[in-house]
Order: sequence, then C-alpha cells, then structure tokens
Amino acid sequence: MSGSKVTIENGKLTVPNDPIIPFIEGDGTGADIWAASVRVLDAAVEKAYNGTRKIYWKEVLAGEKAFNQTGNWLPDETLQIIDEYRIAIKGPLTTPVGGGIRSLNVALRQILDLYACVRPVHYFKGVPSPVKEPELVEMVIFRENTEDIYAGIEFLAGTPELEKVKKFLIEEMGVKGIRFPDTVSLGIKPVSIEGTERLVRSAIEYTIENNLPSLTIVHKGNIMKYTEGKFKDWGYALLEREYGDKVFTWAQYDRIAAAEGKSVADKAQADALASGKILVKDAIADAFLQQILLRPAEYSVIATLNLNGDYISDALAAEVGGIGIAPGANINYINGKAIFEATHGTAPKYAGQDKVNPSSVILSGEMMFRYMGWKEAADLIIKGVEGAINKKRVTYDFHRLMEGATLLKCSEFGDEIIANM
Ligand SMILES: NC(=O)C1=CN([C@@H]2O[C@H](COP(=O)(O)OP(=O)(O)OC[C@H]3O[C@@H](n4cnc5c(N)ncnc54)[C@H](OP(=O)(O)O)[C@@H]3O)[C@@H](O)[C@H]2O)C=CC1
Ligand SMILES: O=C(O)CCC(=O)C(=O)O
Ligand SMILES: [Mg+2]
Repeated sequence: MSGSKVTIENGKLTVPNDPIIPFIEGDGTGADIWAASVRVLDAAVEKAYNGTRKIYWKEVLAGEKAFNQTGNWLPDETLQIIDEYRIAIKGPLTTPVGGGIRSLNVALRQILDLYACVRPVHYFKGVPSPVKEPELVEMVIFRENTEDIYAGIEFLAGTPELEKVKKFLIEEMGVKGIRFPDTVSLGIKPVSIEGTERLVRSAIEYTIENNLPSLTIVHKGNIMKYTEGKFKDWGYALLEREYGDKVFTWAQYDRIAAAEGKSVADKAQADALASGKILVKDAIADAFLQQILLRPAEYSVIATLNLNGDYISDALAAEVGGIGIAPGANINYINGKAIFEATHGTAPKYAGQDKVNPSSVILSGEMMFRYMGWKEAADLIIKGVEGAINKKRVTYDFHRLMEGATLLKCSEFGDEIIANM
C-alpha cells in the first residue's frame, strides 16, 4: 500500500495527489453499495486526472464486520486511523432499537467531534418525486451533530440510576412535571452556546461562500425554551455579532419594528429590508415541516439541532426522490476532519441483493471530492448520475415510480453512472 496523508496547515487542507482515504463498508446493504460506489469514485478520478491522481483506499472496521473479526463494534484502531488520515467515507451501520449498543454512527461523530452534519438536498431532473415542483427544493441542512438528546444521557425506568436522578429532580430541583414518576425513564438534552455557535458559524460561512439567499434556524423553542429556544437566540446573536455587515435577521427586524411601534409579525417587511444581505430567519420545526412541502422555494440553508436535523433530512430527501439519493458529510470545519456518509441506514431487508440505490454514498463521495478540491472528479459524478437518470436506467426505488424505465441492480447502476461520465 502506498499513498500519502491529507494534512492541514493554517486551517487549510492539503490534499496530495495520492491520498489515503479510510473507508467503512457498512452493515446490511453497505457491502453492495460500497462495491458499486468505489468503482464509480475511482472511475471519476481516473477520467478526470488520467492517472495523475489516485485514491488509496484503506479499509477500517466498524459495526458487524468489526465485531465478527475483533469482538469490538468500534475498534480504537478505526478511530485512530480516521483521526490520522483526516478524511474518510462510510456506509451505514446498524443500531438496535430500545437496547443493545448505542449508535456507532453517532459515536463516530461525537468521538471525532465532527460537529456539522451537512446534508445537501438537490433535485436531479427526471427523478420521481411526490411534490409538484421538486426543482424548488434546493436546500442544505446543517444539523448539529454532537449534542441534543443524541448525547445518550438516558436513565432507564426501574434502575437505581433513574431513582437517583428522579430524586434529585423532585426533591432538590422542585420538579413537579413528571407525570408517571413510578414508571418513568428520563433523557437529558444538552445544548450549549459553544455547540450552537460553531454549527451556526459553519452554516453562515457556507451560505456566504455559495452566495445563497437565506439561512433559517429551525427549532422547537416555543416548548423547549432553554435548549431549542436558546439555540435560536444564540444563533441570531452570533450572526448579528460576527456577520452583522452580511446578514439581516428577523430578530433585528423585530427590535426595529418594536421600537417604531410596528407589528413585529410582518416578516415580509424584514425580507424586503434584507435586500443585498443574507436574510436570517427562523421557523418552529413542526411548521417548517409543512412549509418545506408547500413553499420550499423560501428556504435555502437550514441550521438546526440534532433530532430536528435527523427528521428534516429524511423528509427533504423524500421530496427529491428519497433517501436512496441523499448524501451527507460529518465535518469539523476547525480541524478539517470529515466523514462522508449517506443519509439512509442499512435497509436490512435488501442486504446482499445487489438491489438498492448506491447514489447516496456515491454523491457523498462527490461531496468528498469537492471538499478535497477535486472539482473535476466531482463534476463527472454529477454528469454520470444525471446521464443515468436521464436515460431512465435506474434502481428499484426510482423504477417503481418512473414510467418506461429500465430496472438496474445496484452494481449495474454504478456501471451506468460510469458510462455516462
Ligand atoms: N448513518 C447511518 O449509518 C444510519 C444508520 N441507520 C440504521 O439503519 C438501520 C435501518 O434503519 P431504517 O429505519 O430501516 O432506515 P433505512 O434508511 O435503512 O431504510 C428505510 C427505507 O429507506 C429506503 N432506502 C434506504 N436505503 C436505500 C437505498 N440505498 N436505496 C433505495 N432506498 C433506500 C428503503 O425504502 P423501501 O422500503 O420503500 O424500499 C428502506 O426500507 C437501523 O439500525 C438504523 O439505526 C439509519 C439511518 C442512518
Ligand atoms: O445512527 C443511527 O443508527 C441512525 C442515524 C441517523 O438516522 C442519521 O444520522 O440520520
Ligand atoms: Mg436519520
């Protein structure tokens, strides 16, 4: 094995022409998807750079494969290698529900402090969609990736730990709202100023860099005032403080309107006042989930907490064809470390059938190439995916909703993308 390490100097990534990129194959459909994806990624690099650039893939273990080979679901070596080589890509990993190991996907994000989960939502012309104007659904989700109820601070009903926390809450904190104290389980939702600010900073930097019109902070701050509500307040405050010359915020408008005795609810006024600047607004999460169906054109970049971001990712993916075509990345913009991965999970009922759509991992690879500055390879992947869809040669998920399409296997869809590059 040859190849060199990706490094970072003065906050800037240096990517050699022969980077070593660790990959995790993934559980369930992961093996089928990775086999197709790696061929597409290699073909794009070969075609773009004629042998002057090449990826040296380095397999690292996690999930069932790791457990079967080492007895450990997430070996230290895997974490150490990803940390050392800085950029990695992974397939989905299984998380049992209601017990068993905690999510390995979440653990990777938390241990490596990959605080921004970036999930672009883009419509490829011709993809079957349940909405009338899917081309208006053009958004990028920035989901906080290390805090919120994903922190895993939970106490199980009936355990001594639960009793201790409950006693503290009731006797020392005067908590009265626990409805069924004898049978309750409890979870804790940490949301911090630091966590909020670094996520919101990443989202606004992305908005500025890509010349996008707005940033929407999505929250459930009407109910969870000191976590979701503060995420909104701290987000607005940071944006006004650090990006005041580039943004106009609804919070700012509300203050201006209140001082002038106008209605603070007239957000259209705020939109108009924002002209020439990025409009920063907010939406309560439940209403937001209806707005993205009814008025998607009004949203561009989204900054939100972990659970909202999880739900919103799959909901928005559905509007542009489903989670078979929903890429993502987990990024620490401060130290440059990143793991690219699909939005979807292991889809276990299709495991080993060479059936599912590999596009989410392939497009995660496309994001990875762009992140590495390998624009030409990234562009070829987009061209290949567009070509395959245009010819209606697609996997089962699109085929079942597309008239006159040819059904391809996962591997064949990979070939089709390569043929269309
Ligand atoms: N980052 C990660 O590694 C993630 C891991 N998971 C884990 O995955 C496991 C399964 O979760 P589950 O809730 O079933 O969600 P999945 O995302 O695995 O699958 C849900 C449904 O989405 C569709 N789908 C998923 N992947 C594809 C694909 N590549 N191509 C086409 N359609 C696809 C299928 O729909 P249909 O039935 O209509 O064909 C599938 O039944 C759980 O253990 C969960 O924790 C979940 C999300 C992310
Ligand atoms: O970790 C898991 O099993 C699920 C993660 C998930 O749904 C996501 O990252 O979107
Ligand atoms: Mg999810």
